[in-house]
Amino acid sequence: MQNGWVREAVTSARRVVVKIGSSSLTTATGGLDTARVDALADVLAGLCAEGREVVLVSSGAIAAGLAPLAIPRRPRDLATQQAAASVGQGLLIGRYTASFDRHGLVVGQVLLTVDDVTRRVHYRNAYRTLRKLLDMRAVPIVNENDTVATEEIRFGDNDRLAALVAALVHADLLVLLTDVDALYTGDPARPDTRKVTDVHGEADLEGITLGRPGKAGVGTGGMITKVEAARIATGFGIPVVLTATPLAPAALAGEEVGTLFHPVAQRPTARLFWLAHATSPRGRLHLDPGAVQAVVTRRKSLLAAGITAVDGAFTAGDPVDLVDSSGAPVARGLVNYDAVELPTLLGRSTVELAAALGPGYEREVVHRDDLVLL
Ligand SMILES: Nc1ncnc2c1ncn2[C@@H]1O[C@H](COP(=O)(O)OP(=O)(O)O)[C@@H](O)[C@H]1O
Ligand SMILES: N[C@@H](CCC(=O)OP(=O)(O)O)C(=O)O
Repeated sequence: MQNGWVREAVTSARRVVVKIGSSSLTTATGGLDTARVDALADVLAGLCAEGREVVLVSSGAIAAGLAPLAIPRRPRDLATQQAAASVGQGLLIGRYTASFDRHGLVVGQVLLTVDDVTRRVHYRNAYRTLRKLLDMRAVPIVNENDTVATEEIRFGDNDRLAALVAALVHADLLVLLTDVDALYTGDPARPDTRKVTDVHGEADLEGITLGRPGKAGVGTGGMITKVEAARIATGFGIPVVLTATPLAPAALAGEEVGTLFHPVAQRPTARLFWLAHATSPRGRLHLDPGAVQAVVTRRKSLLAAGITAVDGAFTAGDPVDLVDSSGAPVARGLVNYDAVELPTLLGRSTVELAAALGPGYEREVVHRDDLVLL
């Protein structure tokens, strides 16, 4: 794909999802940095004034809650993080409300869980709310609903959430704002690293060391989750710009600042791409070799006859991994049964099941249209 075309897509992007990390919103001593929130609001208000629609995905709830609760550093345990997020989220939105109000803009708080962006019915609801806010010229401010998320079902960082929100609202561009101006070939604190201006695909990421979160100690994912977010968004055909807040206007004006991740030319079916990248498996189905062959080579639906064991506490409609006899995942799919229903069905043919249990049990365990190979 030509650089010029993608730069043009960046400058003309109408709907933009902007993600900002905790490290860019807090002071060195902890607590919200009002000046930085104001600076971000100024940049985003500028985009709105150009006629662009902006969805902000903002981290910072946990970091903002630390000082009021006299917690000296970012806690590791989930319960304390959730308590901090509960205190901090209100402060964060309060600050945004005041900052955007300086530009006559109204903000709307949208707290999402993993389910809201991965389950079809839920993400339609989330889309409707976001769409409505944009129609009413409000700026949606999205964060993970930290207080109800559990350790297993949680993004933790907001980078991947932002990529999924970008896909959800059919954004033209995703902007990842952090405390470094671009992706570097290694930890930017080291002297021997170089700036990476363009990433066209996996080959451009070879040899790059993706390190831990920065010195502020309030971020979570570091560059690993940002690159993963860029992979998800570009896989949906959405270009991604990674840079620091002060450079955002220049980046959106088409200047060569930050790192531009180019969208992949060949777009996979959105729904299957979603299944492979956006979902976390809620369980595992162990397949016998015949079933692996049927699913992987012959692209057939998975039937109960080919399943030898089941792990996990999923319900019908959940994503599950299909694993071979060594435990390696070969595919992911949306399962048609609850975990508790499956043990009595295993190894039995659909004809036998329909005769014994009724016609409702004739259905596949995972339909081939709901399957993606890993
Ligand atoms: N290859 C790399 N290029 C750029 N930054 C990197 C790289 N590896 C690690 N980092 C670190 O990632 C940090 C940003 O991640 P993080 O602290 O999680 O930010 P945020 O709070 O914005 O999500 C940077 O401050 C930088 O120190
Ligand atoms: N939802 C959390 C996000 C946690 C976090 O630190 O994310 P990030 O700064 O994007 O790496 C919060 O608001 O604190």
